[in-house]
Amino acid sequence: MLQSLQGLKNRLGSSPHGRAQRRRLVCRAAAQAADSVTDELLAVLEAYTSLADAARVETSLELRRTGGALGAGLGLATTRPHAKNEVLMRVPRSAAIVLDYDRGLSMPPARWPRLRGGVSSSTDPLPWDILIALALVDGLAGDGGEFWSRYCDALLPAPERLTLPMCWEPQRLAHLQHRDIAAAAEAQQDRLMGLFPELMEPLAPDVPSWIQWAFACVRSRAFRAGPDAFAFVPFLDLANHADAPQAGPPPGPGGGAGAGAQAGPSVPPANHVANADFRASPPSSGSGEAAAGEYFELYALRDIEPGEEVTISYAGPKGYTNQRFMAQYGFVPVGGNAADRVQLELAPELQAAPLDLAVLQALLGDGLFLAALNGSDPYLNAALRSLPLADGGSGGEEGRTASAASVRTAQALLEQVEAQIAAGTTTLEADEALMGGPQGAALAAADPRQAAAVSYRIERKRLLGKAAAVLRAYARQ
Ligand SMILES: C[S@@+](CC[C@H](N)C(=O)[O-])C[C@H]1O[C@@H](n2cnc3c(N)ncnc32)[C@H](O)[C@@H]1O
Repeated sequence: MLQSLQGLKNRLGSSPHGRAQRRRLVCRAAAQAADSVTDELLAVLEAYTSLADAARVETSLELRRTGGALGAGLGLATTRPHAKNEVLMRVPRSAAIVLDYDRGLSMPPARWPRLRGGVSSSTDPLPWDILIALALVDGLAGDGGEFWSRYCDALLPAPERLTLPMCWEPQRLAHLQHRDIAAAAEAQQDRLMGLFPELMEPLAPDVPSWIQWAFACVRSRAFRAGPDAFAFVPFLDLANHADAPQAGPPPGPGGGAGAGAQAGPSVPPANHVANADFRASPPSSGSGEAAAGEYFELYALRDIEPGEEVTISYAGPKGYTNQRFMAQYGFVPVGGNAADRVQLELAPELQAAPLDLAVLQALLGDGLFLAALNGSDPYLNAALRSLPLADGGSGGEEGRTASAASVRTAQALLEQVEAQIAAGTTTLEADEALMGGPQGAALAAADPRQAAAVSYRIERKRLLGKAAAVLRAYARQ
């Protein structure tokens, strides 16, 4: 069914785009030299323009490199003002790889041997994300037509820059300093090895295999395109993430253990809030020749100024934990994530004796408590939502005392949090020094995987630290 990796490598080696890909792999040091980075960026920008033309994409958005210590790589930006609800980009469905369980498979005409083989020959049906990953391997190998060959080569990330842990070897996974996320990544690798041993050969030491590359691209760039449909839509996959706009003011913590279920995420600054979303358009909403078809559209959620980055929310209003962000997208929101959680084992006796919210309010003081409620301290917000809490109902008046049982709960949870902190092999301060200032930006540019791992553990340590401080104060009651 699937061609051997050697066959695939041969094909990659024989195509000009494959050669470009391989050159990126083997000449990493050279590629980091300023002029070759500029050349590479220019080639990427040229590919964006010419491929968008070839695919009859309607857009005035430009592709640009995003900045900052945790630069998101490439991203889309406006070149003129846009009004709320205006379509920012319209990609014909015919250019995308769409797996619709009602309407069938649709992709540009080409052989797509691995995708077709995956659809037809498996005894157990393969899930959509694996099938689309096979399509990307086809695309890269030149078996999905010229457009997808160039798109995979020029506009998808190179394997050695992928920051999803499922693409990392054990030594790199150890840098996350979190056993659970490393174990989940290894489980993912085992699954791929079980399905496609011939595609799992690493491309070089410390570089993932083609199927890891393809699957990571699907996980981080494909999306649900209907009730039972999934799509890899070129160009739309270039939109970066920002928090979902909130419909109203966020509710505060409270409501006992698992209060996260009702949690409203924190209020991020306006520039960290998504200004766009995507949708599958009804037929005939395009203009001109393109009107005959169906589209995937990116549209504005608010008025957007020229030069603003166009972002969508990957996580929706409820948000994702940092573990999920990292596993699925290879980054974590920097500066706190109210939807993150400390992993705690809540034995029945701990659930039966939750922490008293009013006591916590008195311990924290009104200022900090408000910061947790309104999300201006997302770490504190997330820490509180991770704890079993009960609203005693009498407010945070001075002198309220905690029950002995709830103090025992705090002590037991504190032990768990301290054990997680102790499992870290570097200090928060040392990690922050690595990522601070221009040094952090340089690390992100030179070694995005290391920067992503350090950011993950910084955010986790900050949250654990906040949870420990709260529990310590409570346990002293
Ligand atoms: C859908 S792609 C977006 C385009 C991508 N930035 C690129 O260079 O091709 C998703 C990937 O972009 C990066 N990304 C998106 N939003 C980000 C953010 N807010 N912070 C850091 N990285 C982000 C992550 O690497 C993620 O896996």
